[in-house]
Amino acid sequence: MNIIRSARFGASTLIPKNCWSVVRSISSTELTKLEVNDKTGIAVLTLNRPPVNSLNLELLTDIRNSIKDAESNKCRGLILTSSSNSVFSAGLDFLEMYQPKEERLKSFWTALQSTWMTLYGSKIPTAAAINGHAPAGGCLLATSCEYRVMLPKFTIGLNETLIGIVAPNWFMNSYLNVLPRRVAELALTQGKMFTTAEAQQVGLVDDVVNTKEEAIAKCEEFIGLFKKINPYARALTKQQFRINHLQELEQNREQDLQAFIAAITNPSTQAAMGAYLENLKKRSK
Ligand SMILES: CCCCC/C=C\C/C=C\CC/C=C/CC(=O)SCCNC(=O)CCNC(=O)[C@H](O)C(C)(C)COP(=O)(O)OP(=O)(O)OC[C@H]1O[C@@H](n2cnc3c(N)ncnc32)[C@H](O)[C@@H]1OP(=O)(O)O
Repeated sequence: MNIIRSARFGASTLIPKNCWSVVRSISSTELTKLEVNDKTGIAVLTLNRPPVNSLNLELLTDIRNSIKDAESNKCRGLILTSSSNSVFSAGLDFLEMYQPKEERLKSFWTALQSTWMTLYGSKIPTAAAINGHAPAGGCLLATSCEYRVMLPKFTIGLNETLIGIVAPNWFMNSYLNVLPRRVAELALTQGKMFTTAEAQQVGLVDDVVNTKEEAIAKCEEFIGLFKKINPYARALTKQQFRINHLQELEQNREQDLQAFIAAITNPSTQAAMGAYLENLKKRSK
């Protein structure tokens, strides 16, 4: 058995799963866990930032590092999922954007840009096992993957307009890569959160299953479709589909950062976000 070593983790840990496969931890932090199934070569990246996997600077950085680890370890595919039973990811951490410090705000947005480019442009097949709610940035992660399977009774969508903010172009492009233009425009302008059933109906998710295990199995099945396909040809084909969106952000990173800072620090945005956060806190009491 080949032992994969990770720059971030040192010697790999072996975790027997069943008699046919061995799950090996490639890298692990407090916020993420990256494990590869030795038999299939497919890696599972579990987001683990309780209570809701809100994406702060550290979690975004760990996600990006994990994707790179999966790629450098030559994994055959990558599945994103959550350690929570009810939330895939609550999107960007409001605490990074509400009453922010400028330097931290810049690092935060720059990390989000990098993470998105790494995931959206990844050479290996990517899939999301959406085992909980996936609003805004959570939906961005899922739609950046090539395949999505979701558990019933949760919600997913880009709800930015509900919070009084505007989804940047690249959020919209990830949506448009999955949804018909008319559906995407209507959903974005309304800040619509789709139920699992609605998401499947419009094509925002590809499949619906009842358990996380089934969701991972569906993702493995999807990634298995490429078993006999030359990985180089596959990666270049994927890249051709996505290159315009990736270049658009790459070439306008600084402008995008400045637009974000201007939008977020605008007093009316701060007031709207403050009210939204207050409401969230009240609801959770
Ligand atoms: C034309 C030019 C355009 C230029 C554009 C340029 C820039 C654009 C500017 C800005 C774009 C910024 C983009 C932002 C995208 C985002 O991702 S914003 C985040 C949106 N997320 C949400 O709206 C989700 C809010 N959360 C929920 O709805 C629920 O929490 C949940 C996910 C459905 C889970 O519900 P559940 O009941 O299980 O949990 P609670 O609600 O009780 O929450 C527990 C706990 O967690 C806190 N919390 C929830 N979400 C967040 C969050 N996103 N960030 C931080 N904290 C969060 C919640 O407040 C509770 O805290 P507690 O009360 O202290 O326990």
